Amino acid sequence: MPLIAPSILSADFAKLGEEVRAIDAAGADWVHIDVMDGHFVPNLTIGPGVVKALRPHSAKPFDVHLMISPVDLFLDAFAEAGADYITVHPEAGPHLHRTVQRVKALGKKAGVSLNPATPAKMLDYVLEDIDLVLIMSVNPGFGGQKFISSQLRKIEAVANRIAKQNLDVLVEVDGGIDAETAPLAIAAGADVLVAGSATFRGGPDHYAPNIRALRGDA
Ligand SMILES: O=C(CO)[C@H](O)[C@H](O)COP(=O)(O)O
Ligand SMILES: [Fe+2]
Repeated sequence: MPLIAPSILSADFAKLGEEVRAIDAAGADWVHIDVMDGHFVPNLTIGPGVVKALRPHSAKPFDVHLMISPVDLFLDAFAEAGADYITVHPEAGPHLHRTVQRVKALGKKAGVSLNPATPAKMLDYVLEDIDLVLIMSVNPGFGGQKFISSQLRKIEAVANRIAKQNLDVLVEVDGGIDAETAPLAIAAGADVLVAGSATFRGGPDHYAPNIRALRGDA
């Protein structure tokens, strides 16, 4: 059974605390928080202050996806704000290994995210040191985009490699996940599914059935 991590990018930003409590009550496993800087990606979202303000609203893991560069400047702030997983892109700093070490030193789970055109090879010398690989199935920056099916091969390759090396690393897939694409990502080896628009569509009464549909038990 996959874990479901709703992306609050599709929540009502005027009532984020309420939205986090609603997805928690609706059965979300994690809370996915997309942090964008208008530089690494062409959009701006939220910073560590908002993560800190949301922390009391749920005890579920906060899965913080950093789409900011240079990323190293903000690792401590997101750790202090209450992130559980901190995920970075290899292109967001000069020394990926050092960044991962810093996240671990802060006592947090470390993730590395691969953009659609970024090869799985980027994981070669960090896979043993991380807790999560986040495979982007859209180009980062916006919710509501179409799933890029070429990423299924990457999900499969990364999942197989993790199994072969017997590593304790989760495979998370992010972008364009809905009731139709979720089974494809799961079949390819995804452990965690991020879903923004497919979770929040229809309003609060629909969050629980939407999450069940993503799990395949609607
Ligand atoms: O990282 C992201 C975008 O950069 C989001 O997590 C992702 O797009 C989720 O939105 P949706 O499920 O609507 O595609
Ligand atoms: Fe994300």
